Amino acid sequence: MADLILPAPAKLNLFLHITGRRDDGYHLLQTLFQFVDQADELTFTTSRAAGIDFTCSTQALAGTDNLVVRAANLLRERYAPNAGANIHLEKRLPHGGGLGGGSSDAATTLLALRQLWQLDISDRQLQQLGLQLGADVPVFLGGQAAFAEGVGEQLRPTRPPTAWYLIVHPGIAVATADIFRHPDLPRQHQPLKLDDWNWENTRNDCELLVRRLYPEVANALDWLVEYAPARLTGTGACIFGRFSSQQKAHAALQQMPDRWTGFVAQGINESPVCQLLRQASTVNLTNQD
Ligand SMILES: C[C@@](CO)(OP(=O)(O)O)[C@H](O)COP(=O)(O)OP(=O)(O)OC[C@H]1O[C@@H](n2ccc(N)nc2=O)[C@H](O)[C@@H]1O
Ligand SMILES: Nc1ncnc2c1ncn2[C@@H]1O[C@H](COP(=O)(O)OP(=O)(O)O)[C@@H](O)[C@H]1O
Repeated sequence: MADLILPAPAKLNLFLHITGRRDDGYHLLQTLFQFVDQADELTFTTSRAAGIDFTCSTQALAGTDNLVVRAANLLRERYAPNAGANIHLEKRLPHGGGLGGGSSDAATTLLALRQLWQLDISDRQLQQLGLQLGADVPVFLGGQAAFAEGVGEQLRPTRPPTAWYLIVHPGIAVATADIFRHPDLPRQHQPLKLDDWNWENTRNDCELLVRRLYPEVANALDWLVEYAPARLTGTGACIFGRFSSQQKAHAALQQMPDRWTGFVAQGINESPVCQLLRQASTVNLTNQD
């Protein structure tokens, strides 16, 4: 029987400004992360045999380079060399689209295995491990919508409006590394006083370049903006429109051209993962009484 079944929610970058570049080539960002109520699902079962046995509903992601396996092995190497687990990933989010699904899967894995393997590791230590896997992992570990600076690791929780979103995948993949290394990417956005952010005084600094390099993203944005304020998330290729109600978002989805895929989701300011883990630990403690 499974020990734990947990979601791994998607994120949106409600805005994304590039304010500079570090000596190692990584870019300094100011961004606002909000989660949405659509998620992958992970099932964890501890095993007596040391090591990770991993399965995934999407065959292309079933290898050992999956961020789930990398997260689990990083935790084992550092803190629990003899521990073992069977993990299944039910992949529901589009991958490689700026929704952070892989980072979220990694964060859920670190949180779940810390609890199941009863490891005495602080949140801070877990954050440091997470950052080695990807710049988006820390916000998923923290579990709260947040402004992020640095490369995404300096987090300040905040509570942006929980709008409804129509998230559209224009059916092509954008390579994050290609965007960040492109000479035409703007890199000198004046730092914003984060509390002063609103939709109008922010943007996604990758958007103009991604529009130019990937015309289908431009087509999708030009279509969506007829229904709602719309923007790229991360480096794309997904875009999102911001709606005042679920009905309006669904009405736009009905009109979406067939060649794209889309779904409606609500913004949430707390990831469900931490709360579910607390509940699971209470149940376990009660069962041990
Ligand atoms: C842009 C953001 C915004 O949330 O989201 P996504 O589009 O990936 O969701 C993230 O910062 C993505 O961070 P992360 O997920 O770690 O990026 P990766 O795919 O590992 O990075 C690929 C490459 O992009 C460059 N890169 C990435 C992040 C960053 N702040 N500066 C960079 O220069 C690096 O060259 C890196 O090797
Ligand atoms: N569990 C995973 N889910 C999705 N992608 C993964 C996963 N593990 C590794 N990857 C790789 O990471 C890349 C980025 O995935 P994802 O986090 O979904 O997108 P993004 O970083 O654009 O938000 C994918 O193209 C895929 O090759």
